[in-house]
Amino acid sequence: MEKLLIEGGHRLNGTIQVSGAKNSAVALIPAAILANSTVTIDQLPDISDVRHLCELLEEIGGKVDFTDNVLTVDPSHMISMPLPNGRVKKLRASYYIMGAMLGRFKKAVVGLPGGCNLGPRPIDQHIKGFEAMGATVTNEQGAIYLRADELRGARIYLDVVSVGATINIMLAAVLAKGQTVIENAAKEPEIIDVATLLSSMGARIKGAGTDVIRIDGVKELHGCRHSIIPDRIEAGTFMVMAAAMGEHVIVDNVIPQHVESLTAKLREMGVVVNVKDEQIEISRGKLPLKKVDVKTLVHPGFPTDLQQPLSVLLTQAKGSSIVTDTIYGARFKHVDELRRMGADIKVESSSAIIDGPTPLQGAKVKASELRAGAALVVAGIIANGVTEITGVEHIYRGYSHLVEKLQGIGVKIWTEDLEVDEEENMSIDQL
Ligand SMILES: CC(=O)N[C@H]1[C@@H](OP(=O)(O)OP(=O)(O)OC[C@H]2O[C@@H](n3ccc(=O)[nH]c3=O)[C@H](O)[C@@H]2O)O[C@H](CO)[C@@H](O)[C@@H]1O
Ligand SMILES: C=C(OP(=O)(O)O)C(=O)O
Repeated sequence: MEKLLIEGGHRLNGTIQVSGAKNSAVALIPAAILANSTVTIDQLPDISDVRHLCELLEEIGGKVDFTDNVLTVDPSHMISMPLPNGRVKKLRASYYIMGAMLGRFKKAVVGLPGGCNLGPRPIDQHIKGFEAMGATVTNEQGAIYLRADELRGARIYLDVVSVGATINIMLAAVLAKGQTVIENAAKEPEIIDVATLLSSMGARIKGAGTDVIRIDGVKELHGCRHSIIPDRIEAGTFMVMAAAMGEHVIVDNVIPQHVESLTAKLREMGVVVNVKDEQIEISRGKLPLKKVDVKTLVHPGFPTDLQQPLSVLLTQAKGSSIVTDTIYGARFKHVDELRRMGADIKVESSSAIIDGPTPLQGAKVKASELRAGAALVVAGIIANGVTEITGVEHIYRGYSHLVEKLQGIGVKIWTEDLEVDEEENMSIDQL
């Protein structure tokens, strides 16, 4: 196990490359279960969530190769093997194996997923969708058992707008008999990406990216080649770093429309943001940063996954900023660690009140989940002195080659092995 060390306070310059989107990748890979021949996905990020899903597909008999960011999956010999424990708990998106297996085999046993601990993360809307299509779903000792004699299209209104439920229902519906309509569907770009892959496999899907998606079931899906969209959350994290310390940073391989809500907030703060076709250029500017209020919302609103990194930048803005998370009201695990570094932040209900500007000091801190970890990296880049971050396995779930990428724009970042007592602390935390 290793830790990250960052010597902060250095200005950043250069170009940083964005990888393929984690939240697309983790749905595209299970979608391959539905094909009858090889699916190839280009530009997948080299992150632990992707590697765990590849291993899960191998467990059920898939022939999988992941080399140089290209994944090939031959699903022809897969079987509906139960996956009650183990790797399914290492990531959130293992829940997509439920929809894909149910679609192909009409049965599945999959353990309840893991992923970031952001407070309660129910999957009742996924289950409601599967049941509406004729599946029987039971929860037995932490594993979900799904079975259907036949999956039939249904009209499903989501009570909460859910990315996971929208995609999972699409996965189950593409091979179902008849038409499925998902109302109040989520509209995130990753949903369009998954619909694009499924359509290339022969599925009939209309309306992905709007709040009503119509899926006409087909008898069979075939293999195809697909190129994933860039990761808007990774891009946004780099934009925040550049806004904090950038002289002239180019974030490359971005779909600018996907990060519009962040671009708008950075401009409001006084950051210079220049949007090109596939790149975003950022400089900190000479004037002090201005405070802004932020409320996370479903897409195209401000994404919850960027709330924590942006909060760190707000510690450097003049005045009192309020960040409210309407998606995950308890997503503030980064705050205690930021306080150790000198930040002035109070949490009240589902809001963080951030007073600035405050100088940040390097400290020993721990990442408790993925974006809390990303926030600490942003803090380390700003802080005076050296910041040591443990819990890096959370960060590696979503950021590929982070150290090399950040070194490329001038961040003084490196890894060291954990010392024995740090290893012991980490293992106690995992009990
Ligand atoms: C792998 C993946 O893509 N993860 C993303 C996905 O998570 P995930 O798909 O888990 O998040 P959802 O969009 O489903 O959750 C949105 C809200 O709906 C609630 N809810 C969700 C499902 C359900 O059945 N019942 C229910 O009440 C959740 O608790 C949450 O408050 O979208 C989140 C919201 O943009 C992001 O933070 C995650 O990065
Ligand atoms: C919450 C996140 O991931 P997951 O849903 O995979 O836990 C995230 O990507 O910020």
